[in-house]
Amino acid sequence: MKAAIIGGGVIGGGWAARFLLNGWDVAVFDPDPEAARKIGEVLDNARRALPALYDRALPAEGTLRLHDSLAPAVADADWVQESVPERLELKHKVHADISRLAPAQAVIGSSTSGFKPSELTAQGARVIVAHPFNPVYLLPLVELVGAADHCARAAGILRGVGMYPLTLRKEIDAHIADRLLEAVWRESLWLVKDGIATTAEIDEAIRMGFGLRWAQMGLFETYRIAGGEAGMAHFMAQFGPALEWPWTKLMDVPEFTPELVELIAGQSDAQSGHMSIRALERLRDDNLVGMMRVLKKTGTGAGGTIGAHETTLDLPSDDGLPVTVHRVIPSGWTDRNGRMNEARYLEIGAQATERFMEMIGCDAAHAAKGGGYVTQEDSLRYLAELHAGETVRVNSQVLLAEDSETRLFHRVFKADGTLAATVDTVLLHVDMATRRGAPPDGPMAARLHEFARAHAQMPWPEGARR
Ligand SMILES: NC(=O)C1=CN([C@@H]2O[C@H](COP(=O)(O)OP(=O)(O)OC[C@H]3O[C@@H](n4cnc5c(N)ncnc54)[C@H](O)[C@@H]3O)[C@@H](O)[C@H]2O)C=CC1
Ligand SMILES: C[N+](C)(C)CC(=O)CC(=O)[O-]
Repeated sequence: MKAAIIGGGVIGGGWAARFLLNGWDVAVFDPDPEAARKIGEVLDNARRALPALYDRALPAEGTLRLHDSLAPAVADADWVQESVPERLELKHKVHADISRLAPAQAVIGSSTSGFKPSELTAQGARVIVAHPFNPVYLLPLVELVGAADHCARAAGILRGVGMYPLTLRKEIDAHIADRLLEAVWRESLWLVKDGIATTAEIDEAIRMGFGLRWAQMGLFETYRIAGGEAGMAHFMAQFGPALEWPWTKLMDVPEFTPELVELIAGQSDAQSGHMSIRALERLRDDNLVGMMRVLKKTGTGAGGTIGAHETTLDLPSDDGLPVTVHRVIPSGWTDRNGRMNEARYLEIGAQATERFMEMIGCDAAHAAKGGGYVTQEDSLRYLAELHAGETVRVNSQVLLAEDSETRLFHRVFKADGTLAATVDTVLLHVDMATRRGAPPDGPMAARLHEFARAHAQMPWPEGARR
């Protein structure tokens, strides 16, 4: 699959990274002589962040090509994404060219933050709004607006690269999310202009409180809880009158004077000027990855999207042994010397055990029936250093499956085939009601013994105790 990215700035660079890291080939056209450097820097950040969201490796990265005109970039493209500056006459010109040169069946999306599809297509272009959020390689949301069949095709493709398409029921200036952001932005400009708060104080007001809530429950679910046991109706009765009070200025926009720009930019420099934009991006990405990984555990919000995408990522196969882990080491897993922390070796072993259990059918349904495995012993050998960004693969051999006891031997390999660790795990199948050992039975036992019989033909692994 090929994506053509027209305009490779902040957003185009993010789109390029999103498609590339999901295995697509990417062609970029941007007349800026600095475009290759800028996209390279965005890609470096994306490579350390996006794979860290997943406990399975993403597909092998596609190829990136930069072109010096639009025609070769869009040739044979399955998706064309325009991300040129937010000026309608420029978008019209670029979309006239794209509509003429791109394949008829290609999805054509515009990253526009605010123009409606009817404005973009006014001169006959074939384009829908596909509005993403920065950083495009990490945040799942894409607002889709425009022709229903075009949006439906776009939605399927976006899900395939781990994104969350939200198709608008009707077009409106600035879609959904930017209308909300614009309201907060306007109020914030007033608060700074009127000397009520600094940029740093406003950021604290967001990130110490409601910003944390919004990532997991949004606005309406959060306020439903705020209504107490009586829920939303009570919340509205209590806070409805505030709509009449002078709580917002909204349509009353502060004049965009050079003084206001200087005031805001000066306070922003004082707040964050000690860090480069790229370093701020890395801090933002690490925090986003951490938060989204937590949300993945409960399947909430963006975590649900990532979890669903993860199940579509295939595990490779190994000669005769099941591959139980295939993943990239996240940057948060390393110590101050940049090596993977010792506890994470065990975590990889535990992930391998977990996956093996899923393979034999020891899953949530089995737990609901009162059965499950507990680990009795782990023997871990550290054989090679592992570093952030490396891909590891684990295969698992059944050494024993007798009565209630099962023994698994996990080999952790680096991408070049070097053995990095082995984890020898002894497990006991228990009846959760009695908390005592109880042999597995039924189809689960059959699958386990099938593995055990096949693996018994293989050599005893070096390093495994007899
Ligand atoms: N920056 C943001 O937070 C977000 C921006 N957007 C939207 O994405 C679009 C792009 O915005 P940014 O990436 O922020 O702007 P940007 O200024 O970072 O990048 C725009 C790029 O387009 C290139 N360009 C200019 N004319 C071109 C042409 N004729 N053909 C190809 N490339 C051309 C420029 O050289 C530049 O690299 C806008 O429509 C904006 O509203 C959407 C979501 C978030
Ligand atoms: C400020 N902005 C209008 C360009 C913001 C967006 O369009 C989305 C985002 O990433 O915040």
